[in-house]
Amino acid sequence: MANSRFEYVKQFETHDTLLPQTYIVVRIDGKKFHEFSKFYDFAKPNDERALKLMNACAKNVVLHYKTDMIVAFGESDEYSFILKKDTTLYRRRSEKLSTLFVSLFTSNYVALWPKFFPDTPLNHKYLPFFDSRCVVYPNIQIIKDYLSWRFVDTHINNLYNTAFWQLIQICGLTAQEAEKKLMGTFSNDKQEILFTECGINYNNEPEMYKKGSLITRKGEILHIDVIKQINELFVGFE
Ligand SMILES: Nc1nc2c(ncn2[C@@H]2O[C@H](COP(=O)(O)OP(=O)(O)OP(=O)(O)O)[C@@H](O)[C@H]2O)c(=O)[nH]1
Ligand SMILES: [Mg+2]
Repeated sequence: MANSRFEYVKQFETHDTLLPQTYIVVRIDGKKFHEFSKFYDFAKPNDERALKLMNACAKNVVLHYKTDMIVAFGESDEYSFILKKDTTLYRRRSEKLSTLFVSLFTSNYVALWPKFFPDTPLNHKYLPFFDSRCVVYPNIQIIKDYLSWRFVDTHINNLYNTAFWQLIQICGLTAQEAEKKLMGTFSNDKQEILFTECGINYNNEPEMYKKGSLITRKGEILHIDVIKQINELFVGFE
């Protein structure tokens, strides 16, 4: 590019390079998916088509960046991509990583939508968009705890949402009544309420709903107990 007297403006650009030798997580999250899921009439609390669409998009992101990836994990409208600590992808520039991951994910979401929602075209007034951030974690224990945190969050949210919606859909409670019934309950209580009041054994709920989705760098989509397998998942990446 020819030099011009305007070129000095480049000095105002800053680059945020992430710390070397730290695990990078790129986490994306659907913007206003509460509204988005209502507009497209997602099943409550889990819409199998929507979750499988998220998984398909994430799988394509994982495969695109497989040499830099350890594993990805997703639930609801979010996905976390965990990169190797020695990755030099985009010279570890935070903005590059976060914008490229989220735009690749979003373009996949739009492109693959008709495959998962063949009878519901996307409406230009309600298009999917996602936020994204990069966070670095300094050691193997903390990155394992990060993944465990997302896994436990999946379990807690799903148990609550399943109990809440079944009390409404099966027992005919109002949202307020369901909320009151679940207030202050522990995990066991919720499972008991689901069993005795709704006739549902939580253990028999689909694995994808209970455990979230984990994608290996080879692109396999698994629904496993992340906490039990946390050490195996990071073998070779310490
Ligand atoms: N019915 C239904 N809703 C879902 C499903 N997956 C995600 N959602 C919706 O997406 C929301 C995701 O939570 P948040 O990310 O906290 O909510 P949000 O509306 O996206 O808000 P922001 O991320 O802050 O923009 C849930 O609260 C649900 O309303 C699904 O499978 N079925
Ligand atoms: Mg969201």
